[in-house]
Amino acid sequence: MAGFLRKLLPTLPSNHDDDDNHHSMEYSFAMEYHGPPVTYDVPLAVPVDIDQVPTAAAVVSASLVDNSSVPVIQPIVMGKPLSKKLVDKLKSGSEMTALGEPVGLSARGSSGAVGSLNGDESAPKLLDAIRSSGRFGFSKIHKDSYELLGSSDMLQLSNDCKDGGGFEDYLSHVSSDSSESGVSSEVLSSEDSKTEKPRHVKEPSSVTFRDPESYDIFQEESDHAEARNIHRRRAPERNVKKGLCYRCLKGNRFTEKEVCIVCSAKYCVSCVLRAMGSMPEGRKCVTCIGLPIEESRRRTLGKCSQMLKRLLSDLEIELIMRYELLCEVNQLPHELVCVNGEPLSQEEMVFLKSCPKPPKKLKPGRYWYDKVSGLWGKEGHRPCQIISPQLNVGGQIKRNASNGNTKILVNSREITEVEHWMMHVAGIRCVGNISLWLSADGTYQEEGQKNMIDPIGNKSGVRLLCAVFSLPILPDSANPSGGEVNDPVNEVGLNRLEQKASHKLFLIGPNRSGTSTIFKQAKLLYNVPFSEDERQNIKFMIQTNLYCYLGILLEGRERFEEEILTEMQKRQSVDEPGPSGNTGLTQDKTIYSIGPRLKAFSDWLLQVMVSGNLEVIFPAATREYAPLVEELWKDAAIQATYNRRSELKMLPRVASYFLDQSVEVSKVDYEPSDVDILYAEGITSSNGLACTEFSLEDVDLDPHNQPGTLPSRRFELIRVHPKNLGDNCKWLEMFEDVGIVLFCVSLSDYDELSDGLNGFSRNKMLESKKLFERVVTHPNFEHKDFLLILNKFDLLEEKIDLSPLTKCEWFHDFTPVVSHNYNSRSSISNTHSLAQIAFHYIALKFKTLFYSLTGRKLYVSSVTGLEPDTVGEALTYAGTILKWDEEKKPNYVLCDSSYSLDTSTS
Ligand SMILES: Nc1nc2c(ncn2[C@@H]2O[C@H](COP(=O)(O)OP(=O)(O)OP(=O)(O)O)[C@@H](O)[C@H]2O)c(=O)[nH]1
Ligand SMILES: [Mg+2]
Repeated sequence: MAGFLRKLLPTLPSNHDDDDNHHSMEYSFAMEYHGPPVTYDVPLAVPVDIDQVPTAAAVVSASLVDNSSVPVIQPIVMGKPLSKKLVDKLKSGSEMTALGEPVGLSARGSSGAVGSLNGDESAPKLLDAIRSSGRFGFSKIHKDSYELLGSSDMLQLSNDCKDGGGFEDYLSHVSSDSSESGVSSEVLSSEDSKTEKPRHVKEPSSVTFRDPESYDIFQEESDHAEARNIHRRRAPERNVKKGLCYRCLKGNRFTEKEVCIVCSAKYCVSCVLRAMGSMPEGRKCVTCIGLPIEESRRRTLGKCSQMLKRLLSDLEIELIMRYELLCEVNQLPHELVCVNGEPLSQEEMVFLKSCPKPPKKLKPGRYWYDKVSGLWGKEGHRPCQIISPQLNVGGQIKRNASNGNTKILVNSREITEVEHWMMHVAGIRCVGNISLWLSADGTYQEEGQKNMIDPIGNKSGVRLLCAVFSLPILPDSANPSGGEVNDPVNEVGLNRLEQKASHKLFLIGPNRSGTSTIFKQAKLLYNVPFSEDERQNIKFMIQTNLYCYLGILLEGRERFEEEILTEMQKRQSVDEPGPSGNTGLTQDKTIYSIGPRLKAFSDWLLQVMVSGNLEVIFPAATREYAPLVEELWKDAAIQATYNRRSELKMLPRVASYFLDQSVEVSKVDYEPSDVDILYAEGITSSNGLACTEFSLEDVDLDPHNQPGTLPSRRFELIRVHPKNLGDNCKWLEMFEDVGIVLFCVSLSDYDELSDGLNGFSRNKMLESKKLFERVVTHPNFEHKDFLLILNKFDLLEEKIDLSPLTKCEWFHDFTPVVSHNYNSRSSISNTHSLAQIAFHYIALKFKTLFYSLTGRKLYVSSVTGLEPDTVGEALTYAGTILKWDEEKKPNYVLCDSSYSLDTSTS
C-alpha cells in the first residue's frame, strides 16, 4: 500500500527517503460514494483552509547560541571509573541504563569540557593526550577499569575525525560554531566512534526537557539574552520538603548534602553522583548543566562539601573544582557589571579580569572606577579597592559616583566623609570646593598647582585608618606595589579585610580615662602580639616620658627648694633682724639641693621641655644622658622630691614605675616588657586610632561543658581618641557598623579639674558626662548598645576617704549610710566598701542619664585598667550583650554548600 501510495504521491518530501527504515508512512484518503442511498446523515468533509492550519514557528538560530535553550540529555555518571562489565555492555550498544540511570547521555556544556575525571592527567594534559591520540570515547586507564571521556563534543569530534577532520578541526569547530549545533548524543565506544555515525543525533529544538527525577520546571526559551535572565532570575521551582534529598526525598536537615550551584537542589550522599553526573561544570544537577550559576553562590565556587570529598578522589575533586571555577558558563556575565554607568562589553570584561590588579571578588553590580588613581568602589559608596589604573573600561566617572558630600573633588569625584577624614588625619588640610588630582602612585596635587603633596600612604596612621574603614591602601613612593610587604600595620589591615571580624567593639572615652590602657590590656589578654613597629614606638615613648617625669621631678625639686629657702629667709629675718639683712647663705643648702653638675643638667632639661623640643633630642639623648639620669634618680634631693609626689600634679602614677627602673629604661638596648607596654602612656599611632582583633569563646551557661569546646567569635576592638572626632564628634559618623560602644570614664575624675582652654578648667567628671551625652545622642549610635566602663576603681578606693564624692556637683546627693564601726577599706555594714557604694551610685547616675536620653538600658562594668581580670570581664560582658542582641533577632540561617550539614532554609 505504501509503495502504491508513493507512486500516487511523487511529491512527498524527499529528505525522508534515506530514513525509510525508520519511518513508516501512513496516509488517509476519501473516495466518492456511489452505493445505495443511506437512511442516516452522512457527515460532510469540510475542506481544509491551509492558512488556518497551525504551524510551528521556525527555530530562531540565535536561540541555539546559548546552551541553556538547547534540549539536553544527561551525561553519564562518571564519578567513579566504570566497571569493565558496564563498558562491555555499552560497547555492545545494548543496555543504556546499566546503573538504573540514563547512562551516557551527555549535555554539551559551553566549555566543551571533556569529562575525564579518573585519569591521572589534569585537564590540559588530558586535552594534549586527546590531541595526540585522536581517539575518543573510552580510554583504558587502569587494568580493570575504563574511563569515559565522552561528551557529545567528543562524539562530534569523533565524527569529524572519521570524516577526515583532526582534533584541530574539532577545536575550531567547537570555538567557531559550537553554539549552533546544540547536539546531544548517546555515548559510543571507541570502536563505535571509529566505524559508525552516531545513532541518535538530535536536531536542534526549541523545546526543553524536564528531568522527571529532579522536579525541574524549565521555561520555553526563544531569546538568548532573555533566556539567561530567566534562568538567573528564576531558579527552577522545587516542591521538596525542607531537609529532604531532592532525588530520593529522604533524610532530614542534618543529613549531609551537596548543593547545586544553579538551582540550589540538595542531594544526599547516595544520590549526589547520580544527580550531578560527571560535573563538567562543577556541582550542578545534570539538568542544570549549561545554565549560569545562582549569583549568590559565586563565593562558594571551588569549595565543595566534605561529603563530596569523601566520595571522590583528590584528583577528581581538583578537576571538578577547576571546571567549576574556570568554565565559561560559570563566569560572571559581562553585561551584569556596570562601570561608571555603562555595562561592560565582553572585551572590557576580559580586559578588566586580565589586568595586573583586577577587582577582587567581582560580583554583578554597578561600580565606579577612577581611571587615574585606580580607585574602585560600588556606586554610591566609598572606595573599596585599588585596581590597575588606566584601564579602558566603562564610561566616564561621575562627580556623584561615590555619593560624596564633601565638595572636595579628587579626580572629578566628590569624595566621601571617610576619605576626607583620612586626608585630615594625614595632615592634608582641605576645605570644600577644592579639586585635587590623585595619581596612581598616591601623590596629591591641587588642580592648577605644581606642588605635590606627600604620598599619604607613607603615614602609618593613615594606613591603619584605611584598614579600619576597609579603604584601599594607597601605594607610596617607597613601595609602589601598595605597601603590602613587611608592613605590620598594613598586614593588620589586610588580614582584617580578609577575615572580617564579626563584631566591632568601639572604645571611646575622654582624655586620660584609660582607653589606651584597656586597649593594650586586651591585646595582652588575648595574646595579640605587638608588632615590631608598635614595640619600637612604645619604647621610644617610654624613654621620652621618662625624661618628662624627670623634668616634672626637677621642677618640683626647684619649687620645694625655693619654698624652703623662702621659709628659711623669713625665719632668719624674724630671728635676726639687722640692717644688712644677711640671710646666711652658707645655710641655704636644703634637702632639695643638688650639685652643680646635676644642676646644669637639670637646667638644660627644663629648658628643652619648656621649648617643647624634648622629642627632637631623642633617641640621641638616651645614649648621652643615661648615666646622668641614673645619678639624678639616686640623688637624695630627687628622692626627697619623689616622696612628695602627691603634690606633683603632673606626675602620673605610672611615673614611679618607670622612674624606679630609670637606669634600665634609659639604656639603648632596652626592650619593654609586657607590663612596661601596659604602663606606657598611649599606644602608638599619633592619630589616636587603634584596632585589634581577638576571639572570645561563647559564654558557657552549661556547667557540664568542657572548657574550650564552645565556638568562639571574632571581635574587633577599635579605640578612638576624642580629639580626633572633630567638633561635636562629627566624625563619629564614620563608625556606623559598630556592634557596641564601650564608653570609658575614670572614676577618679570626680575631684579633678581639666586643663581647660584659656585657663578655664572644669570638673573632669562633668567633662566626661558631656562627652557621654554627645556620643550617646549621636545619630549613628541611636540604636547601639552601650557598655559604660567605670575605670580606675583602684584610684577611687584610694581617694574616696580623703576626698568626698560630693566634690563633683553632679554627685551632690551622695549620702551613703555609714555604720558606726565603718572602716573604709573593709566594709560598710560588712558588705560594701564606700568605693563600691560610690561606684554603684555613679553607675546609677549614668544609667538614669542614658535612659533619659535614649529610653534604653545602659550596661555598666567596674574596671581597673591595669588589672587584666577586670578588663577581661568587661570585654566578655560586651560579647555577651551582643549575643543577647543576636538571640533577640530573627534566626538567620546560613546557606553555604561548603557546610557539610544542610542548614539552608529551602
Ligand atoms: N591606677 C590606675 N591607673 C590607670 C588605670 N587605667 C589607666 N591608668 C593610667 O591612667 C593614665 C591615662 O590612661 P590612658 O590609658 O593613657 O588614657 P587614655 O584614655 O588613652 O587617654 P589619653 O592619654 O588622653 O590618650 C595612664 O597613666 C594609665 O597608666 C587604672 O585602672 N588604674
Ligand atoms: Mg593615653
